[in-house]
Amino acid sequence: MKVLKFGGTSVGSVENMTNVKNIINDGEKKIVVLSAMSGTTNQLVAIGQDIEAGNSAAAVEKVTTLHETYKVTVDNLLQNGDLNASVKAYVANVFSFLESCASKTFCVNLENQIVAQGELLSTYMFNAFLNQEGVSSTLLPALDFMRIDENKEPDIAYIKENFKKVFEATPDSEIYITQGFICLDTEDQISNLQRGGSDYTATIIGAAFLAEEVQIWTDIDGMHNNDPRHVENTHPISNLSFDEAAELAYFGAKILHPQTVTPVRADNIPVRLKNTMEPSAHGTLISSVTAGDGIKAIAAKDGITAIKIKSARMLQAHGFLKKVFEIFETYKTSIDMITTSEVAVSLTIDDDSNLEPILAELDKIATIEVDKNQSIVCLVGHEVVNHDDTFRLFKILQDVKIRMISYGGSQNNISLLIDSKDKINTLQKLNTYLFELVTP
Ligand SMILES: Nc1ncnc2c1ncn2[C@@H]1O[C@H](COP(=O)(O)OP(=O)(O)O)[C@@H](O)[C@H]1O
Ligand SMILES: N[C@@H](CC(=O)OP(=O)(O)O)C(=O)O
Repeated sequence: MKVLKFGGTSVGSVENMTNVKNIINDGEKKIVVLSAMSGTTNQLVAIGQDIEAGNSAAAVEKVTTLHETYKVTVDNLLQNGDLNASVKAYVANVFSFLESCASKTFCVNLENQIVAQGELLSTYMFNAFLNQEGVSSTLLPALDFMRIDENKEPDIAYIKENFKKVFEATPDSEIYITQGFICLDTEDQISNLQRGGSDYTATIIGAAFLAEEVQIWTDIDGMHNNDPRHVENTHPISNLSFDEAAELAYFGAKILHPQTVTPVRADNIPVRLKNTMEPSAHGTLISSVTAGDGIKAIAAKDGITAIKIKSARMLQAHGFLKKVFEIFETYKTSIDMITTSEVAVSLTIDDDSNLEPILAELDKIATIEVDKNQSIVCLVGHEVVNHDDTFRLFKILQDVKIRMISYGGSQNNISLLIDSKDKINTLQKLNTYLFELVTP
């Protein structure tokens, strides 16, 4: 059995929901994971922000506007009178809950309940649509089986056991619809797998019952060799290894949640990226097979903070780096890139929520310089470090100021740290030097 995940755009309009219905209605039993309709999660996050800022009038206004768009969608989607009425009643219930949130005190639990409504809405509506179209489907509530542990990692044993229970309770269905992104935490409160987390839901479920394949259906024909939002002349990559896909996802290729391949790689479950609007396109197959050496793709991750730690104590001394790493460990902050010289070490973090106490500790042992608004540009491909054409990368030095380079840490990844304002220019130049010019 396969797991098919459809993202926000794929369920973002009646036309696209019809495409999804046609893709899944092939007589095979399958699990279908849905995201919220595109734009909804952003609106729900904005409603939470209004509540946090104490602006309940603005929150109510956003709730009302969003409700209006849902009423129109339900009318366009469901012509069957009974289904239309029952779905409208469900939708009205969700929006009256959201309105009631506007006058509550903000807390993370409240925010999580608010953002969870997007997936609850899309799955309820889509399941009713399938029923209207005569397709046999069952809604499996993700909150009955999807749970994260105290480290916010999926609780695989719990998920396996509970997924089996809910799945086996309705053995005769052909299509099982469930919500991506949302889950419970250890206190049984609603939580989520972070933005873009529906991809992760799909591979967690795929791993839970050893699916034959996980398919991620989106609005583009697979993983491209560069960010198509910023660079012209990108092209889809037909095959990626788990390692290559994991690096690209972690370093910012938005098409995949950073953790997408983690649950499935050990069991060698392939992940196929497909285009809902063009189902016949090959897309990208992510598997244990490595196809070819050299640079395959470039991705960029924003919101990086660089910290330079300079100390004469480093000179011919040992143990300094240990002290530095312990400080980051204490504040549960992971380090992405690192470069060293005899008297200084530069490193990057993508989570600066504990930056102040980290800097206060570092300040006791060294002189510190901090640069915010940095981006990591990451070049990925099997044996990229050893490939003959990789030298072309260094032509970039004539165009952009590079703050750090990580080369050789892994055979499959070269990372550059640049100021975020140079990101688009860097991605474009790298595209030209690495993929477009035949001779350097
Ligand atoms: N390297 C890349 N390859 C393909 N798409 C990319 C890449 N980098 C960024 N994207 C963007 O990712 C988008 C798809 O991801 P996302 O918006 O999360 O889709 P969905 O809503 O279907 O989950 C594409 O429309 C594209 O603009
Ligand atoms: N709706 C969530 C989860 C998700 O995965 O969305 P999408 O598949 O549209 O990226 C979000 O917007 O983050």
